[in-house]
Amino acid sequence: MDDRGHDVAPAVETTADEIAAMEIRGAATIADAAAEALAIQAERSDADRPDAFEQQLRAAAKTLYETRPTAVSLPNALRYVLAGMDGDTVAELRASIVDRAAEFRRDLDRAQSKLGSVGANRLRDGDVVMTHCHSTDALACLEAAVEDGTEIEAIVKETRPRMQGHITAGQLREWGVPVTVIVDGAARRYLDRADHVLVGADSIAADGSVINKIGTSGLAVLARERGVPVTVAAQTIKLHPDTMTGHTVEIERRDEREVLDEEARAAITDGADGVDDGLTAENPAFDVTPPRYVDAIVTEHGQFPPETIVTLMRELFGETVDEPWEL
Ligand SMILES: O=C(COP(=O)(O)O)[C@H](O)[C@H](O)COP(=O)(O)O
Repeated sequence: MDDRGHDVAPAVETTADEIAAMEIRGAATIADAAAEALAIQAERSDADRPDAFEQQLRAAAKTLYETRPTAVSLPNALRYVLAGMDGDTVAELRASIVDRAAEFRRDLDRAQSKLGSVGANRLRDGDVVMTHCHSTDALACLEAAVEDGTEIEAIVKETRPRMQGHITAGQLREWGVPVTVIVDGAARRYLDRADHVLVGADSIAADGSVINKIGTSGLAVLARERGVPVTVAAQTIKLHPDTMTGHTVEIERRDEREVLDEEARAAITDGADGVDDGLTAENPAFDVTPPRYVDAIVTEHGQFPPETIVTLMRELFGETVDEPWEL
């Protein structure tokens, strides 16, 4: 039950909790889980009238939407699935949502593998690629390169505070790619050995700015200084339609304990049990990389200089501004 009394399936609440707690994380994976959750809501709905069914679906979408604010793939997924809700009876509405969610998830997979082949074309034998965080879109490019027989190596930034670099390292090792893990602060030193920086995106704004894990913008500036090209791998589900009308992208601020846990706080305050009003930590989860530091955005429709991405955005989204549950 949401706070307006609509029945939201417990499985939807669980997915929402898992997204908020980052057990489900990464923009594409979040979108996939949200579409699946809407299908589950449709399947399990006990609504006996079409209007009650529709209200439940919108309430479920809102519950999912309110989990994390930065990855636009989440509202884009919800909007896409809800836009397919069609029919005069509960049975018809249910079938339309289940089909639309399945179609969305299939397309997401296809887009990622298409994008992978486009990105792999940027890589040559012997190339060393520096990564930040864990992006399934970026990894799709590396996987396609490995499948093509291209010999690559990776320098993987560990990505404080949640260490998603370890997930990236694990995946690359599974594919046999030699990996060197570095602390985030070592990026500049290791850029001397890198031929590419390859990252994903949570959102891409109409001006070509890339919103991705905190640390991406600093890495991109350093890469420009070192003459290393920066590639952003991002399916078009990462394009943020609201930025076409001047909206900015909200940057999630997470719990300061991810940066400074109780133990570290107690050590700093030396026995004062961590209580010290003058000691704070800040934990923005994402940052904005201006388009001038990005060489190419690789999508399932090909690669684009960041400044031209708005054309693709208009083509795909028109002038979408409604919230997903207001459709
Ligand atoms: O910044 C992150 C993940 O942040 P978090 O771990 O906080 O969710 C990833 O680079 C993008 O979401 C793209 O991922 P993908 O390419 O898999 O969509």
